[in-house]
Amino acid sequence: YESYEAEMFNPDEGDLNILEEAEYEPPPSIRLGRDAPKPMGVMGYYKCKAPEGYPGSCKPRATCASYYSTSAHYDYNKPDRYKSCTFGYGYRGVCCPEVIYYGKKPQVIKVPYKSRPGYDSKYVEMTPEQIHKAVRYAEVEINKAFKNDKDWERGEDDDSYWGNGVVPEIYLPELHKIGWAGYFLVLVTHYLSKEYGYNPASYYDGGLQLNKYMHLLPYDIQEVCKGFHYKKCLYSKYRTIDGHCNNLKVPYWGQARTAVDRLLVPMYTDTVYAIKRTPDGNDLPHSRFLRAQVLPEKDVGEKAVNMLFVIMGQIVVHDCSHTVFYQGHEGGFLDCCHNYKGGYHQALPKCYAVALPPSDPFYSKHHQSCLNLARTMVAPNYQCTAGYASQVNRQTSVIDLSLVYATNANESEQLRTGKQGMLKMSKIGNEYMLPLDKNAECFNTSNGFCMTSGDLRSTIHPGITMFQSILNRFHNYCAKKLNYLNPHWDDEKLFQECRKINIAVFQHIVFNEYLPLLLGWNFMYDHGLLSTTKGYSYDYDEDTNPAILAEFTAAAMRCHSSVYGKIALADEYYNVEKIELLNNHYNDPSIFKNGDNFDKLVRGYIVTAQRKLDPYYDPMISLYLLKDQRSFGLDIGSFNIHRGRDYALRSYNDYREICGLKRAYDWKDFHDWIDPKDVELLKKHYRNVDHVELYVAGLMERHQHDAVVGPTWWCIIAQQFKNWKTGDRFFYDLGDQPHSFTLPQLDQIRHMSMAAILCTVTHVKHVPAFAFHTISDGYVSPKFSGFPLN
Ligand code: HEM
Repeated sequence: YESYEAEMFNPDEGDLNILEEAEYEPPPSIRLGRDAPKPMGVMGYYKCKAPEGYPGSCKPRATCASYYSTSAHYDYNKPDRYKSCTFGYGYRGVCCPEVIYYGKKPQVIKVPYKSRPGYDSKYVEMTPEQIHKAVRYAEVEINKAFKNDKDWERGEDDDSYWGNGVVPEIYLPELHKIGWAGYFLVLVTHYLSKEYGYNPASYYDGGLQLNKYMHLLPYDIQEVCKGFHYKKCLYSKYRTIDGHCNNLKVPYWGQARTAVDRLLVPMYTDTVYAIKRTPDGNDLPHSRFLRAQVLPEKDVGEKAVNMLFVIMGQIVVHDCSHTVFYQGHEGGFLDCCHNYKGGYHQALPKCYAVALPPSDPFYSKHHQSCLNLARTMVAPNYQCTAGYASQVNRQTSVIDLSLVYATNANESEQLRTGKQGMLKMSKIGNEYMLPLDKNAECFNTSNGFCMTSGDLRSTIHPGITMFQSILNRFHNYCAKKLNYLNPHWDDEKLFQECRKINIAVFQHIVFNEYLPLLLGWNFMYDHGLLSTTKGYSYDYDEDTNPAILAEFTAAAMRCHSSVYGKIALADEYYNVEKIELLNNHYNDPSIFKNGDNFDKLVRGYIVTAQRKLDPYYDPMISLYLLKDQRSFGLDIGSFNIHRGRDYALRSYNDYREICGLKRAYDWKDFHDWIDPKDVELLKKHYRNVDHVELYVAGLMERHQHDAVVGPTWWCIIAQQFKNWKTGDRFFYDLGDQPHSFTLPQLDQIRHMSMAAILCTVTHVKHVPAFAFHTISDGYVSPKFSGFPLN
């Protein structure tokens, strides 16, 4: 190898300093503590010394997004951070830090379960007679809770449906059964704990596994419990559609329609399922009041990343998490505001409506006293164990594009053409979009112009519809190419191969471009979260459950305050032609009726900066969320606070502790990461440092260097992605698996980027190499005018 390194990128000079290979020795601090790295290089690329002393190889800039796209490493105003070099036949590239598998890296959260706050899994033995009594109790109570909701059930055309669960969950019979069984076990546990002192948290250590007392359970519950256990995993090169058998030891880990996992034992008031209150049994601050006072509307821009980055985050969420909200017994919507008088006690056990105070600065003007919200449906945990309630996730929890391909065979079939491996799409003007389906979920204003996909939320706003169409297009692009190269392959083979490639490219973009911007490259490097740039990774761990974490989905990953409320349509020079208000485009994809708008939106999302992920919202999402023909909307902030209580997440202080921050005993102890003025606000609303909620304080934390989130969210989000990387047997850069890509195939996947996808499947001619980064002046075109953010 020849090795080159240039001090800084200067297009006019570009003289290169030769670095002797023998001289290179990475500083000890970046040896990851365990195995000393060997000198490296990638076939065809020259070795070089990357910034901060990392060993690297010289590559095209676009393939090194993981490092150079992060704000700390890619700053045109600080060119000394930018290491240029040449590769191939003299092309100019960047010195890209090499990531090679060095062995398993530490967990992000290092505190063992048994030392975590709230852990007490003392097991109290139950006799078959006691279990029998609890089952009898549950049989009576479940009918009261589940069937007694006729007065609250509404049809789709009823006004009250709006806001309740956002989209109809479409009560799949399977989901209905799971919800029924989940609630049944909650009732059994409640009885055992109240009458005989059973500890629901002993679920952590095995607890009372009711599948061992199957004969005592009603038939429909037995059916669900058996469903988890009698799955045989057949050898397959491809993922199953519902995600089962990803883990061969525990086949239901990561499977669709199973329970979420948790970092900490929940704080349900009754230890089983009752909505959380303060540890001393009092009400927590009023959600909407708290939201309006502590997390108000205000404009705060963010320099580093753009709105395409925000949409990407939402796409990852929609791929891995869709917790289901209760519906009525007959499958109608619940009107949880009906007969709700305000306060802790709800009109129905399935409900969690948000009361609006009469003094509300916004809703009082619209004469509203309640926002409709149902509780999240609970699922039985895997051994059908008597334990605290765990919410059900409709999606497969690993990153596998289930939002594109759906999570059950029937739905998946519906999305396919049945020919040449292709997915159905509609052609609108010159643009291929998600397939039109007038029965999909949209507001009436769309007049039946609605689209479908593997996820029910695909038209929630235009950014999601656009991104999902791009994912479908890439699948079909792949199918056409592979069909040409392998004319003997049938529909199924083409479909599965392209599904596999599409997922791999998506995972690559998530770990290579999205996550380094969210969490920071160095942090990812230290925790083994970066995907390898050479060779395979071998860090699959069959003891890691990739299930969605309650703390991730109900708090840390709810990046709603970063959503900007204006949508830009930009011309080919990235000049903003038109600005649309987000609130006019919820659940109505009519903006795509004009085919030209597709590319304009792609550029618009690139050119618009995200808002800072902080305690301030854009009113388009906080007051006008999912606005339909009314003059006001819902409030995502109040819902998020409410959801944290629905899931009974533990206090912010408890999560600080497991994330390695100092536990606060006094308000001043929060000053390490939260501004004193924000701490004062918390003090005004919460009576005790231990009452402060994860969602509220997490938003207030100053951001970690190199990241766009504060340390507590950083740690929860990173742990989730770590579980997704090491707990997914099909992770794209994993070696030694029967389905692993070959190394040349893997290198092709590594060449892909968000920009490459956009160039391949849209008509946009110029895309910044780092598509999630905000555009620096003059980068795209001299005519670039940017998008005004205050
Ligand atoms: C315009 C953009 C967005 C809209 C309209 C929107 C809307 C919603 C709504 C209505 C919910 C249900 C709230 C509840 O009742 O609990 C939700 C859940 C959620 N949102 Fe968003 N959201 C947006 C963007 C984002 C972004 C950018 C992220 C993260 C990057 C995000 C992450 C989540 C998560 C993690 C959940 C919980 C999902 C689940 O239950 O499984 N959202 N969103």
